[in-house]
Amino acid sequence: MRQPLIAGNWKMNGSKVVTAELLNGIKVGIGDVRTSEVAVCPPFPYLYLAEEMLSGTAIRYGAQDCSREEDGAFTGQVSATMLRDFGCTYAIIGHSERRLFNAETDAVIARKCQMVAAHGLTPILCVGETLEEREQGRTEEVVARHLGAVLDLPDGLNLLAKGVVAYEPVWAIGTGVTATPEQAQEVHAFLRQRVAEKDTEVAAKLRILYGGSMKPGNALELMAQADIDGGLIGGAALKAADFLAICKAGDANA
Ligand SMILES: O=C(CO)COP(=O)(O)O
Repeated sequence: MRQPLIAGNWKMNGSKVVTAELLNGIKVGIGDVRTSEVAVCPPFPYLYLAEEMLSGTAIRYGAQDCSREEDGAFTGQVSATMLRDFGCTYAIIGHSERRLFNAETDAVIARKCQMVAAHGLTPILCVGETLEEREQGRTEEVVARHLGAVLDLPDGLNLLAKGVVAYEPVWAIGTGVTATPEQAQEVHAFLRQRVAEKDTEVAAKLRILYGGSMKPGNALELMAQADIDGGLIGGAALKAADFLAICKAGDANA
């Protein structure tokens, strides 16, 4: 069975004080979470706080992006080696906000996945269609392209064997509109099938998270779907109680 993963993507929110409070709230409440793996992804400057406060706990942490370059003259970028240095387990790669606001292409995203995996980090590869693409009936085409950018690499299967995929329909992110469990399941099953066409074992083990307005009120039914193995949580991850409630919903479906 696949262990549920509940990961908080804190995006560009918080301060030293707020981040420490949130980390503490999750750390104190985590005792009630039995089965789900729990991870948080604060902004880069606060990774040191995650390292300070979460080391020695079962809570993992990661970054929201990573440079595709090893090191050198890349002003403003943060390398996989640096993320390792701060004890990160995960790096979210190819979030739709980075595709949109930072013009990240599939090729760049694929390279970033290779880079983080080469440094022992687990990439969380985000895929998902816009509302327009869904309305045009192009959902499968778009998510197949996003997934294919990694899956079709010479080392693609190996990367997915080590990685996590997150299906995040762009129209559901931060909008309060969640994909129905059936809509999400359909895409998750499609993604798993694409991997299974290359390797059934990798497909069976691959964790595919759902992201997009997941909250305590809908987490249980989303994660009850056969191919939904957890969540990548935005807004609801900024409140410890809500985030922990989603983690417990993951337990219930483990
Ligand atoms: O983008 C997301 C997680 O990466 C989802 O954000 P929301 O949960 O705020 O919709």
